[in-house]
Amino acid sequence: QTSSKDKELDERVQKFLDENKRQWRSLNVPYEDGQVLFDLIVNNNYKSALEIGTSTGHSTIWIAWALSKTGGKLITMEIDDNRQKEAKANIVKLGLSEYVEFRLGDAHQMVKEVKGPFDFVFSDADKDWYVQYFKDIHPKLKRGGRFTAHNVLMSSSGIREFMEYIKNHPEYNTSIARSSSSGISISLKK
Ligand SMILES: C[S@@+](CC[C@H](N)C(=O)[O-])C[C@H]1O[C@@H](n2cnc3c(N)ncnc32)[C@H](O)[C@@H]1O
Repeated sequence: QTSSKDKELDERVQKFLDENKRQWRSLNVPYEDGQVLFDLIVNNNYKSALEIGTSTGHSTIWIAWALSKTGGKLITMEIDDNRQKEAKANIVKLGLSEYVEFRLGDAHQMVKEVKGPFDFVFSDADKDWYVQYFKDIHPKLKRGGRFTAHNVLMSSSGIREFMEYIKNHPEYNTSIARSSSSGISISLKK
């Protein structure tokens, strides 16, 4: 049953996402990709999420909104202070703060140190490090959880190496969502 508080939150977030659909300028995911992340979390009732690469928070909003429905929590990591400030302001304005913990610093180190377990991970920072992020997360990802990564249709050596690695990993089933031309890999841990 949806309370009037939940309804208000839904209306506020949906309005913000719709109005700002074409306004994101800091390497943010397209709207359609945010929707994919939202659906994965809600449909699978995921509750412990990690995002690598917050930027100004477009995907963070989608993930946090989904977690407001499952009663979960997101840790999101960003190296750029100004982008993180903007992301924080967006999350506060939308009333999603209780679902997000922001971490500022180099994710190369923070991902190694973060305490799991997670059931949903979204990787969207430096592409050359995608394989290493995955290797560091793998032991902290629950079975039935999903590791997702953005821009996998992009042609770069880091992406190629990551896709080769994950497609051949015996413990994961990987598909690609083509909601936008960027592509999101979705790897289910068996
Ligand atoms: C593609 S953007 C993320 C977009 C964001 N997911 C969204 O949809 O709004 C990638 C972000 O990763 C950050 N980044 C790059 N390397 C990083 C690192 N080593 N540690 C933490 N953040 C990093 C960049 O500063 C940038 O803001």
